[in-house]
Amino acid sequence: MTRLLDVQDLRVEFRTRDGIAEAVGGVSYGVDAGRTLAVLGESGSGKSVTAQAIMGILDSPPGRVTGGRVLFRGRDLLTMSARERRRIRGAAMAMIFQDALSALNPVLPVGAQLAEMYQVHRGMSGKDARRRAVELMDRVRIPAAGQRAGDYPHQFSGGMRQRIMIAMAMALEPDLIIADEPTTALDVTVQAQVMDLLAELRREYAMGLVLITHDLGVVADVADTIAVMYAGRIVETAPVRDLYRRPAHPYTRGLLDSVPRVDGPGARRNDRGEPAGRGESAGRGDRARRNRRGHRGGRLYAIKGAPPSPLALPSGCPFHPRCPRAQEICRGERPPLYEVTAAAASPASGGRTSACHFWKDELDGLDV
Ligand SMILES: Nc1ncnc2c1ncn2[C@@H]1O[C@H](COP(=O)(O)OP(=O)(O)OP(=O)(O)O)[C@@H](O)[C@H]1O
Repeated sequence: MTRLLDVQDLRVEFRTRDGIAEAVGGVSYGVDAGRTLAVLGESGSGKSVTAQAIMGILDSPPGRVTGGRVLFRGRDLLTMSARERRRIRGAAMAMIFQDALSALNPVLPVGAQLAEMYQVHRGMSGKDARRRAVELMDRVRIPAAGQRAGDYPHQFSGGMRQRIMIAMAMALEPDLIIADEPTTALDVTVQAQVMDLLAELRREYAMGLVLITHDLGVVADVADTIAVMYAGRIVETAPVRDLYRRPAHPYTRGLLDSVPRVDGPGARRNDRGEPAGRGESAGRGDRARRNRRGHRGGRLYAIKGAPPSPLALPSGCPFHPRCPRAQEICRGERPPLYEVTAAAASPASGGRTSACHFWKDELDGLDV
């Protein structure tokens, strides 16, 4: 079956005053219709740049795609004409950004912005387009949508604005939505509502969803598979439950251990052996509680050090300077993406992979 989105060995670099920054160093991931892929990683790991390259909105120059393929329904977006690509981007793919206030036009009422989508792309009359805009606002649960269509973006709360962004992205019923940190700027209760709305629309319209986030707490309930990024590369991909239960990369374990949990402040690093709560899908309330708990400040594990600069990536495995498991081979040899489980065993995710020389030890929870 042809995948909806199939990114293969994508490479992006930036020419900067200090040299060439390898922001994306060979990323492969994909998503099928009706499924959600969460792309997880710390700030600067290349999540957004990968998304921008997929959407064709890379800041270029200084950015440049230097290799790879971005297959959308089997066709490579990187080699098609600019016109064709724009057409696909307008109707079949849409993106939701973190900051709705700067993504929306500040001087146009939101109803008019939505209506414009229908007029420009569907050739609707002004009256029909305005009616559809209100229907859509209602669909994303903006209270009193008919009255609020005349309001400007700054007149809405952060959560409501993000719903309008979702409505903009949904207007043309795209096959694929890429949401880049859609809830980061919102408080936790509103975060959960917006995530639930996205998940509901994804199901209803059988869209593929790529959800970019640095927050493991928000993905457990909505994602089918997770791709973990570090220093411009994928370090692990897995179905969400498998990854929560038994990570196959020390970086993923570090991320999991730094998430506050319902049954205590995050698991300590050497807390091996299936701690309760991990891997179990938490409900909305649990998620909010978990996050609040973290803010109150139990002792949570934090991965030591900071991610490397893309201008000066470490030799071998880019994670080795921060990795508790690192050995000589990690300093000298960059690990390939090992196949942890073949695609046949896990067809929805395209298999499990890990870019760690010691993925078996990690998977088995062996002590360092
Ligand atoms: N316009 C640019 N010029 C130079 N470097 C850039 C530019 N845009 C991004 N980069 C670099 O590319 C790397 C990846 O950035 P990216 O924004 O994709 O990270 P991210 O994982 O999405 O993090 P965040 O969550 O903070 O957005 C970073 O090191 C960043 O400094």
